[in-house]
Amino acid sequence: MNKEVYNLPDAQLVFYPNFFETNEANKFFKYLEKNIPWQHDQIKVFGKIYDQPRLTALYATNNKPYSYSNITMYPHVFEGELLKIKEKIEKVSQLEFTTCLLNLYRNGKDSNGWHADDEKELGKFPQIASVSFGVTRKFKMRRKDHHKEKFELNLSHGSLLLMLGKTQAFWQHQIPKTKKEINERINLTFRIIE
Ligand SMILES: O=C(O)CCC(=O)C(=O)O
Ligand SMILES: [Fe+2]
Repeated sequence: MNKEVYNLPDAQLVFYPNFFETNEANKFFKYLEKNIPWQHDQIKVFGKIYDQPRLTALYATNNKPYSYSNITMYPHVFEGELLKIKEKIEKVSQLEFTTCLLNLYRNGKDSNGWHADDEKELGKFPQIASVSFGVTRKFKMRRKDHHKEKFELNLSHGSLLLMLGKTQAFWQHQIPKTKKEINERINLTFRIIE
């Protein structure tokens, strides 16, 4: 399996571009698109209410809610194919995840703004595994204290990105909008809520 390691200043990324082979990735994409109870939340940014520019769902091994951008999400219990994906990434990452936030980007207008996954409940140095299915989207990173320091990757169908070490403490990431006419993408970010 191809493995790319990126040691950025205060961030460690490990990327497996073909973690799932194409047939398996196709099967997971179809399953998730159809079976996940996708929800469309509203977020509050500087006091104004907006539709979140993507659909989401939360799964966990416990019943601990997860809060970000003024949203509190309550988890479903891991089951079926999602549990298989979780087990496979736990084996390679040597981590045990409690929680998975799923994102469905319906087209190029859907996006995920600059943020770090650094909520208190994720601990001091959150370790995150991010699985992508569907169309390739650009994943951009920038240092929190120096926005000119940047990095980017294309997150392709069936890929796995591990964001390790101090990544969330020192860097932000985003999925920018694109003007291209593109199809759906599903992303799963596995996290550990202590
Ligand atoms: O869609 C992605 O690749 C990133 C998702 C993300 O950053 C998040 O859900 O926190
Ligand atoms: Fe994130």
